[in-house]
Amino acid sequence: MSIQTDNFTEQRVIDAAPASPNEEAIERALRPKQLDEYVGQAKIRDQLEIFISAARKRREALDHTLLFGPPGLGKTTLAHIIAREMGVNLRQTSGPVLERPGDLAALLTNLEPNDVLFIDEIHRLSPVVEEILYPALEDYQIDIMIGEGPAARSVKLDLQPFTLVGATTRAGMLTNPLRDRFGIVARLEFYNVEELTRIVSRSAALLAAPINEDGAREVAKRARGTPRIANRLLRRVRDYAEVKGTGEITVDMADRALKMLDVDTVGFDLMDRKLLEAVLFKFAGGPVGIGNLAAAIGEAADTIEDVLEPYLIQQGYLQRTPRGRIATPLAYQHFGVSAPRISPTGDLWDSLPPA
Ligand SMILES: Nc1ncnc2c1ncn2[C@@H]1O[C@H](COP(=O)(O)OP(=O)(O)OP(=O)(O)O)[C@@H](O)[C@H]1O
Ligand SMILES: [Mg+2]
Repeated sequence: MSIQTDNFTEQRVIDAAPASPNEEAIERALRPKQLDEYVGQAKIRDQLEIFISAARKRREALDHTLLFGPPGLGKTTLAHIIAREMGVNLRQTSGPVLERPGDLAALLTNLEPNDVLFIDEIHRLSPVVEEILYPALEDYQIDIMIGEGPAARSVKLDLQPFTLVGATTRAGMLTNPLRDRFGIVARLEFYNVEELTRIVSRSAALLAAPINEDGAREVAKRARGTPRIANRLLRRVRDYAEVKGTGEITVDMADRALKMLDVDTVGFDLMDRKLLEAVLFKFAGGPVGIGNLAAAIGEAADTIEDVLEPYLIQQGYLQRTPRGRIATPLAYQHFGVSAPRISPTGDLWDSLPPA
């Protein structure tokens, strides 16, 4: 996603999607490789630890696992960790890449016992491909058609036992039969400041960038609860500290660098502010439907729902109601205006003082 400013287009510095192949390479280098290096998501980690060690003891494949949550929270990272902890290979593909049933059949028949097949963006699998997947998941078998026309016949092939790890930003878009076939379903949550501080410190060490605890915390506070953004902000702040200072990343350096990047004190960038301002001032606090909001800020409805809104909702700036999005008193406060006494849905609000 990019934003149009006066005379140039730039990548949102807090976009949760990877910016470029170059950034993906850096991400790989910073990616934790074992479960005990994976920061946060304590519940998921505890569960996986037990399920993985049980499966290993029985020399069986781990149950099929669905990972869902907003971009940049560590789904791909976790899929790789699962394969590594199971001591098996990981084969990676994604929903939109698997166009024909044969594409999936080729992958499935090449798996070794207990391997992990990782399908990213699994909500975008085509229905014909999904059909092949069901018997594969349930009985480790596939039915494929050989030949064409009247001579065509269906052949059953046995597969090795394997684990499907599916990742999606949209669990709601999965079909029920597919969702029901996952034995383990893990919903990734936004990270708190403590956890992100640990991630920033760890990444800084790997990048050999000098940083103190307070500097790491400042970057963490402004990373929208997202490790990918934390790592990106860290790299930008490091550049700033090298050019404008001694290289040491302090609170002051972090603050100045992030101001320059238009990332505010709670981690919102231009796009977040544009969205909240539209709800507050163009639509009088809401409720406003997703289509109108998308048109008002010139952003795709999908991007608003997958990337922008989840954090604003989790932090309590925005609410989804059956009639549309509404801004909360916290949103009014963030922009220094007082909230109305009565909410758009008719509840009485304890007004917060303007910030
Ligand atoms: N729990 C974690 N601990 C430390 N670093 C993490 C953690 N989770 C993610 N990261 C870092 O954040 C980066 C992004 O994570 P990842 O690519 O796994 O996200 P994702 O959920 O797959 O995103 P997308 O939805 O865009 O595919 C990784 O390179 C990794 O360095
Ligand atoms: Mg991913």
